[in-house]
Amino acid sequence: MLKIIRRVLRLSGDLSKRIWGSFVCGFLESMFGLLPIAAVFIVLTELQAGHPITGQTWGIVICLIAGGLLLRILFKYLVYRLQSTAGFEFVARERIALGDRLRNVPMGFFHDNSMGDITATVTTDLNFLENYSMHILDKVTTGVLSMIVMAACILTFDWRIGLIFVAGILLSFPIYSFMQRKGKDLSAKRQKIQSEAVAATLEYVQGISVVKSFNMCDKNLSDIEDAYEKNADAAYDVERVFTPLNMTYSLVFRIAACVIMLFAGILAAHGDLSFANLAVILIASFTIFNPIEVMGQMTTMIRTMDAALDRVERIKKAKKIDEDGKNIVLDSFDIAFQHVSFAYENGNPILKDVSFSIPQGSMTAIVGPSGGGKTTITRLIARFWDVQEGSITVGGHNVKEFTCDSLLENMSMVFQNVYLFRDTIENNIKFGCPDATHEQVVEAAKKACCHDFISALPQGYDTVIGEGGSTLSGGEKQRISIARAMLKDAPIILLDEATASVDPENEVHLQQAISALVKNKTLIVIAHRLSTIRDADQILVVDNGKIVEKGVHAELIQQKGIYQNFWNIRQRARDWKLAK
Ligand SMILES: Nc1ncnc2c1ncn2[C@@H]1O[C@H](COP(=O)(O)OP(=O)(O)OP(=O)(O)O)[C@@H](O)[C@H]1O
Repeated sequence: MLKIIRRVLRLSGDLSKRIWGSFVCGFLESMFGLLPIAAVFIVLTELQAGHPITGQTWGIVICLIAGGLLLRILFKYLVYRLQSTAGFEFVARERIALGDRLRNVPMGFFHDNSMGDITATVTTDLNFLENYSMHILDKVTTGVLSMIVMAACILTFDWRIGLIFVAGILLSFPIYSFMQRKGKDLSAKRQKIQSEAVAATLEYVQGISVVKSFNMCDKNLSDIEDAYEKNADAAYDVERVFTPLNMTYSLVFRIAACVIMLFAGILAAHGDLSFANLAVILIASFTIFNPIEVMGQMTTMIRTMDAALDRVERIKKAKKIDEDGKNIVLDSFDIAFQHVSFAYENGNPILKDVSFSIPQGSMTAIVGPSGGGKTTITRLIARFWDVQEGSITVGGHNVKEFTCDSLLENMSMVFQNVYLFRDTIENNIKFGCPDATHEQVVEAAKKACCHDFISALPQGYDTVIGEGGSTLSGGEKQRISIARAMLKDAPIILLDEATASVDPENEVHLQQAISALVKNKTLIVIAHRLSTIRDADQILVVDNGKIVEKGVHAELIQQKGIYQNFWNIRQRARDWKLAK
């Protein structure tokens, strides 16, 4: 428990002062709650001594009661203020740190960790920490401090009553530690099930069009219902286990309070305890265990918080791909693969001892059968993954020497799966180049053959497109992503099936635009279109993770290999006509 407090204080850095402040205020607030009891004690002591209650005594009593109330309100306010500002800022920082880390982890991280886990961490876990972490810590620290201070006070006030108080607390310890252990297991289990429910929801929403097209709504709905039912069962399990435990924990204090009252009564009956002391003990016995009791009720929340912090830290500790990277400014833009071998998963090599070089300002086409490794080559140039063997250099520097930002600054990419953000078309085009003017955006859109369809939209460039570009056609998305690449105007361009979703009429324009875009650039293009391949300075034929043919079109067409075959098939396909 104290470990968790230390952990939050460590993670919160300079905010820890505010958190400490909230602990102190929380403790004082609970202590000021005892001032009315002191007021009662003073009155009773005076009465017992046969003194009249003077105006001065009333003054003290009123000051204690009213002052206690005001101080409680003031310190409660300070607790809320310090807690909420520290809590919100702490979680805001954690969110930024997670975002930053996720941006720079190797793409394999998303393969090894489920999207449900990652999403649940940045949503459910961080929301939990935002809303409850400071409140939980406050209750725990107040509980611990009250326990110590109360024990000292009561022992000083009357050591016999103090011993019963301490005995009550000692008896509660085994139950508390059992609750902690149970809470640890159940919270971890519950969070795992919550992640699965988030993953099921994500999958359902993302795959909704496939689900509908195969008329599998009922089946998929039942999957998601199962996930939610499991989630509800896990929540119920926590309640089922904790309700009796919490009741037993509270019962110990109720019994201890009764023993205190009984014992105080016996002492008073034997004349060993004054009437004033008896009255104070009777009143106090109702409240002295409260902070410790509340601390116990926080057990599941403490454990949930601990598990949430575990998951946040796991992402934060994920190794950045460019941990040792430097900001390198390139003055040449040639690319070379030297004996590169790569596997997404151990034991399943995708590229095997691949070597080639791409001179600056040249065009290289990569062709080959599906699944051969073409896209993988472009991903490795952009260092989305690191190679296991060999090296890839850009401008003479190993890609592992760069920070991701400084490497990617030199590249524009248009991939098969275009992702557009839920934002205006203008901002999507400006994505890689936020300082571009509207005129520059329009110019890039014109070159990428998307100006006409954008202008035809009622909101034009200010049209907000759906998440992932869902409100646009495949071809429109592709053209916007080409406009994005054009605006960035980077010296290295990676095109993967860039014209795949464009109709033949637009393809001609787009090819012209791409020719303008790639002028004097180092271009790597994965294309199935003959026109693109034919003019390439170099064609690499990739099959089963190896470069099996290499050369210009005229050379490769002479060889009786994959390329010639590929060319012949494409030529025949080009000549196909619809039968009348
Ligand atoms: N993220 C990934 N994790 C694991 N395996 C992957 C991943 N991405 C691709 N692969 C596998 O790597 C192999 C090569 O894929 P790649 O996309 O590079 O082929 P490609 O030649 O571009 O294919 P296509 O022409 O069909 O796009 C395939 O067997 C594919 O299943």
